[in-house]
Amino acid sequence: MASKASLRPIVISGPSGTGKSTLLKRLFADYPDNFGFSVSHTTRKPRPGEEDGIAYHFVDRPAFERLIVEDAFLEHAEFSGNYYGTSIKAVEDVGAHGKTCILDIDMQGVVSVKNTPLNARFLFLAPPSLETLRARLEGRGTESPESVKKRMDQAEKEMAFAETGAHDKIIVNDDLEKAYKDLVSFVFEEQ
Ligand SMILES: Nc1ncnc2c1ncn2[C@@H]1O[C@H](COP(=O)(O)OP(=O)(O)OP(=O)(O)O)[C@@H](O)[C@H]1O
Repeated sequence: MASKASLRPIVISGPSGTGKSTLLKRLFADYPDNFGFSVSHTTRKPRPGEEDGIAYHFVDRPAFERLIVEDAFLEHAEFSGNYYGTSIKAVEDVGAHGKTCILDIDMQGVVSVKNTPLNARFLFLAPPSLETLRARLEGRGTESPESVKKRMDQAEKEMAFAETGAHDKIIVNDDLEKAYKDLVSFVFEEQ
């Protein structure tokens, strides 16, 4: 196994419930020095113990809105009255610290990363079938029936998007060990 991961950011996408968090958790545990997540911006107030620049970049609304106007964000959204966003610079900073930035984002995020100079590599994690995906979402025990339905509808769109060839690699997460092995090969692959 090569010891040095490429410093090009890696975008991992795929339907909710395909296993992205499961696989990434294992990757970060096995290779803690090689990979990092970007630090997001937020307008919510820090909770006790949350350090600026580590948990989040904490900014006020005018500052966040200025960054929106400057096109600084790959993606941003408002949840319960607060803005959250991932800036291009936050992704570059991970690389500047010698780690490969991993972005776990949806298809809109994939499109927006493609429109930046980040020169990312794109991985799509697919479920073996939509039936299996539904079973995993239900089995995870975190989703209401409405939420499962919403995620399944979105999953069909994500799968159709993957068929357009937008990604460098598609891994089917059927057998977890096999999918993990494929993930490790992809992330350490020479460019
Ligand atoms: N290969 C696999 N075989 C069986 N079950 C799996 C496999 N991979 C993941 N799972 C299970 O499927 C469920 C969904 O996985 P996970 O939460 O990692 O998905 P996710 O893609 O990160 O979803 P989200 O985008 O909603 O965060 C979890 O309960 C996980 O344990």
